[in-house]
Amino acid sequence: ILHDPWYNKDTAFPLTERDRLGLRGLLPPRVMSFEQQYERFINSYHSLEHNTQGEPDSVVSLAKWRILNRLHDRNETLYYRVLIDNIKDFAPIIYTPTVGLVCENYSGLFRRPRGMYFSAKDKGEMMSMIYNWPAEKVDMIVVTDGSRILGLGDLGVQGIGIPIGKLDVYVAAAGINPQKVLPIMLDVGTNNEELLEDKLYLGLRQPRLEGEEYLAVVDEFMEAVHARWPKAIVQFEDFQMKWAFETLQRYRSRFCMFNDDVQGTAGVALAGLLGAVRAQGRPLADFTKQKIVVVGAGSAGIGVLNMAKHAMLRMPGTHKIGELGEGHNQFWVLDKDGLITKSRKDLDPAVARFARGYGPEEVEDLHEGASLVEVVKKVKPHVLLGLSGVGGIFNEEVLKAMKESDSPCPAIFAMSNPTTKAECTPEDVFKHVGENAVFASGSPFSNVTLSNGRKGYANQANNMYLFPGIGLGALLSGARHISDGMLHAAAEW
Ligand SMILES: NC(=O)C1=CN([C@@H]2O[C@H](COP(=O)(O)OP(=O)(O)OC[C@H]3O[C@@H](n4cnc5c(N)ncnc54)[C@H](O)[C@@H]3O)[C@@H](O)[C@H]2O)C=CC1
Ligand SMILES: CC(=O)C(=O)O
Ligand SMILES: [Mg+2]
Repeated sequence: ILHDPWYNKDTAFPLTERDRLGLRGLLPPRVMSFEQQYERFINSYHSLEHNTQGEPDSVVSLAKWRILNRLHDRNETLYYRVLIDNIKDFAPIIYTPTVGLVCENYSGLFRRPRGMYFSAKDKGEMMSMIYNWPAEKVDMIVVTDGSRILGLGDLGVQGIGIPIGKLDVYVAAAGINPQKVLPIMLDVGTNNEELLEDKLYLGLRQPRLEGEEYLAVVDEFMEAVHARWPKAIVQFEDFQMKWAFETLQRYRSRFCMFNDDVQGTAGVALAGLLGAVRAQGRPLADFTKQKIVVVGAGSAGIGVLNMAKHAMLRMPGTHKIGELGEGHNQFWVLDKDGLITKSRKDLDPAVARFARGYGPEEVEDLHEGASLVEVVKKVKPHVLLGLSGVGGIFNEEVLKAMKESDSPCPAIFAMSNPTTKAECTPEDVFKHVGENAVFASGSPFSNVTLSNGRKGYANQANNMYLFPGIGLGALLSGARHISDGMLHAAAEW
């Protein structure tokens, strides 16, 4: 019991329990209260902060993650209490940005396993393996294949840090029972050469499975989960784009599942886009007139575009769906090759819906592959939204061009994670776009003091503000499926 973080109370076991559980003599004699344990931990945390002053940020963050992780491994009740009470301070440690650093260094940091690992070598075994998990009941699962961890690329098995961090947020923010959550890594190999050559790498040292072989592993995993816990909600997280969309289509009508990067991000971004309309003092129905430049046409960018387009079609004043028509395109989408137009070769159908036509109805004189700065200068968008995974891509020139936006409060959403991948910083935005700008980022930044002494808000636009509610809502309502309507409702309310 002393070594089981679910049940361990450390020095807080009262004498009666020490006797009943055969623990007498296994602990120092003084019985401490939970509050005293809490205080002891917080004091240690503050001493660590004091002792690491002046050290590089990465060293300090990893030290903070280690002290929290050790508590997680020792005493979950205390861990979640400190997390819930201090979520604002600890979210950047257990979640983005530090979780990114943890994933990058996971094989070296590994001490104890957490969650489950299903690998390509476990084919045919998963139905029995799922019963190795000690909890009788599981409500919430977060699964990754490690193929696109934040904006850090393919981190293979090391991506397990993400499901762990996401489920910590479920417990802290939505009150999900920590004994009923399960982080899962599907290790189908990695294409990250550095990891394949790393002797300490803890995952399969083979290239990623592709095609039917890949899907066979995910199918078997989903069947196994469903067989043991038919009502568990499965959140797909940080799958590379092609598998994010394919698995969502494949499983969404059979299982209670959603893809957080595609759907959760879209819900949070839509909430921000609607907020940006309000910030301009305009009625929400004017959302249909907003010009929105989206940089990044991956799983997250396309998810946002789909939901934003659907929201425009449903806006009050747009009396029936379809009134605005498929041709109504308020979006300019760029990927690594610049502006996407209909003349782009081999365009993914999911992206093609948003490609600019540049027929007679389009006024700005832009061409296929136009650069971001050209697009911003010509379009004068109300919103510039980044989901590119490219740090600093909203450079000074781009931000200065946003000054000419048609909005009195141009909105800049630098949503890529972790911090190093953010498209820009709030300082850059308030300096180059103006102090009337609205800023939000995927990873947390500090507020900025503006020239008039007022606060320039560094808001956070991260799916962490949405997925805990979706999971909790689906759980409490006993929903069999997670519909787009639920995500819309979460964004709009
Ligand atoms: N704030 C939030 O809640 C969320 C943030 N994200 C972040 O969004 C980023 C992208 O995620 P995914 O869409 O899943 O990745 P992805 O790999 O599917 O897509 C990335 C997209 O960015 C484009 N891109 C790459 N370089 C570019 C450049 N120089 N200029 C313009 N576009 C460029 C690619 O062509 C691709 O379309 C990641 O950094 C991730 O952390 C993702 C989900 C949620
Ligand atoms: C926040 C998140 O889900 C991501 O960056 O992938
Ligand atoms: Mg994600």
